[in-house]
Amino acid sequence: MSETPLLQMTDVHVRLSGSHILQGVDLGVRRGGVTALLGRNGAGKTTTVKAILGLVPSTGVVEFTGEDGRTERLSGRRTHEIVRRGIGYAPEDREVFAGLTVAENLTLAERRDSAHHQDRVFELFPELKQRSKQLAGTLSGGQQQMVAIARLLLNDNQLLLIDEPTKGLAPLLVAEVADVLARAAEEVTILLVEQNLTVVQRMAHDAVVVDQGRVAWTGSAAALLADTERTRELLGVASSGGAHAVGELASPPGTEPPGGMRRASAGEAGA
Ligand SMILES: Nc1ncnc2c1ncn2[C@@H]1O[C@H](COP(=O)(O)OP(=O)(O)OP(=O)(O)O)[C@@H](O)[C@H]1O
Repeated sequence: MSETPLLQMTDVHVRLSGSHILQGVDLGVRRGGVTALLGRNGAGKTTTVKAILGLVPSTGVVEFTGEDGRTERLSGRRTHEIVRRGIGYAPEDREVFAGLTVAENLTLAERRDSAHHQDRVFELFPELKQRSKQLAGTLSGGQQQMVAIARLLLNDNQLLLIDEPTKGLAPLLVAEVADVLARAAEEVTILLVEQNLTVVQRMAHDAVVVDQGRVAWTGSAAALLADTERTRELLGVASSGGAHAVGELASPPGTEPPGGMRRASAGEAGA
């Protein structure tokens, strides 16, 4: 694994509608596996992802060091140029085309400047091959998320930015999406915004916690999740075993969250 991070953000600020949303974000995403981007509701996670993609105006530096070893500044570039560098984005609301079939959704996602890996995608997600003629709008939430992630793997991407893929899904579907993410993570580096700490525990090797527009903590995901006090302090969350979402359990500072969070071992959370 290379020492240079795949993605590096330095002193990134975002101001929107007169509010100072990101206040000097510094973070690195190392090559390979999953880095989790965590934080309470409204902390600035989605804005961080959008700043990487040039979807919101920002100041500061975002650098990307691709497989070719070339470090390029993404800040100041237009979104289509950033995406072309090999960065895929699955937004929070999935945005599959409900009236199109699975196969049509995939075809539509093929970037002209990239090789296409339809066979590999169907190998990773045989369910999609079986359902290739089904309208995407009739798929379950978990299957729609699978389409959203498969679209990103279709092209030659080096980094996937995936925003809350398990949001609003029933526990069984959360597990399904976690499987999909695990398969995707074998292919490509993922920066994952995720409120469900069980999913984080399963997939992420690194974690970055954003709080009030700044990075409040960065390090091993396993170490963070093993530190009940710190997790409570940073995320306002506690859990007692199954799947838990930061958002669901988030409590205002100073209030006692329910239960005690399950401790993760380094092995459990390894990518
Ligand atoms: N276009 C905008 N104009 C003004 N404020 C905004 C805008 N977009 C986001 N914000 C504010 O910026 C803050 C960070 O929002 P962001 O969506 O990045 O948080 P988040 O950590 O992803 O939250 P969640 O977990 O709830 O999705 C919030 O207080 C939000 O209300």
